[in-house]
Amino acid sequence: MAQATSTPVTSGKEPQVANIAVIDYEKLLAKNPAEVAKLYEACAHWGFFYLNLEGEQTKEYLDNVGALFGAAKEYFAKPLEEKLKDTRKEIPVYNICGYKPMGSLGLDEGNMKQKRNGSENLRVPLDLFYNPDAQPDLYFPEGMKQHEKQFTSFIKQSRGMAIRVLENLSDHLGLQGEQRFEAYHKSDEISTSSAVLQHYPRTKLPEGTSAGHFTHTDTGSITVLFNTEWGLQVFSPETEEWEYVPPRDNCAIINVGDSLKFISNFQLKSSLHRVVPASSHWVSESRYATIFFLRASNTVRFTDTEGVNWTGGEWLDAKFQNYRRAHMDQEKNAISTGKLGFSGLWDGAKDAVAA
Ligand SMILES: O=C(O)CCC(=O)C(=O)O
Ligand SMILES: [Fe+2]
Repeated sequence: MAQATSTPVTSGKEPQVANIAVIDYEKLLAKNPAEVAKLYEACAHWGFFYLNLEGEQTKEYLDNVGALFGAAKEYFAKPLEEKLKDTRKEIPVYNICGYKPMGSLGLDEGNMKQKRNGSENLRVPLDLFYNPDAQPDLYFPEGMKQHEKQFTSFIKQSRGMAIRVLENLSDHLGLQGEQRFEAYHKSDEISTSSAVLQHYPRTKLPEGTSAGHFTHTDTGSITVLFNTEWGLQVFSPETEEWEYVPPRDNCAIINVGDSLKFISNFQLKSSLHRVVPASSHWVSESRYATIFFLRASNTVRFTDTEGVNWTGGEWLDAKFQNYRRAHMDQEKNAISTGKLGFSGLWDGAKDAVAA
């Protein structure tokens, strides 16, 4: 492994922070009309918001998220050979199951020109708990076995939270029966929903790798995200500039993904985002993210930005395959970023001046 090629960029000027809403989860549970309207506005405009989880009901959940950050720290500190035992590249469930290395071993392009992705991650699919018999290939990663209970509880509770968000959006739009958003995400239907622990080293990356995460819109419907440091940027629908979404105490960062954008006939936004090492607020050697992706059932059908019709399962495959293509080839379609001809690469030198 080569030594660090990237160092964090610091400057005296405060970086731009995205002006996204803070939505109160207890008020959503109570179906407070003003809060539900605020939720809809946030999803229709930014596709990103903070979900405030302060309160007795969610205390245990937040403690469990904290425990998973501890588990991530332990797991990713293991030698690469050890972690690779949790990788089964040869089977299709590789996309949602097990360990994914970074750099050239990890397949994905990065957030800079001709660089590979700078995060390693560990994935656990929801169907391991909801539909295990239908997919015998799924497995819980051996190296994370001692934290299986925490994972299970994170997946089940995050799913519940994401479904509550969908229910409130459906109510706001007056959707009925099978048209309601939650009907596209039934727990007994197979999907690629999964939990992911991400690790982003700031330095000492493999050669040809850029720190952070490539520019993308999320594949699924609702993402429930927690992270430990600044680095996440969203492409502002107001200014068309990259703005930071910093972590916020006791809050999840929630964003709308592609399948919900498509299912909602483009009323809801799947915002473009990436992770970059530019902010002086990313200070530790390692940044972590604990994430749950709620994705539409594999058989659900929808039409993308370019008018192509997909099933939920096909869309994930197309998207993940596209991330592996050279940036100039990714720009030939709108699959990765939702924008034809735009891969939203980070230009470290330019952004250092602007930050
Ligand atoms: O690490 C983060 O803050 C965001 C990660 C992300 O966007 C993803 O894994 O889809
Ligand atoms: Fe994402």
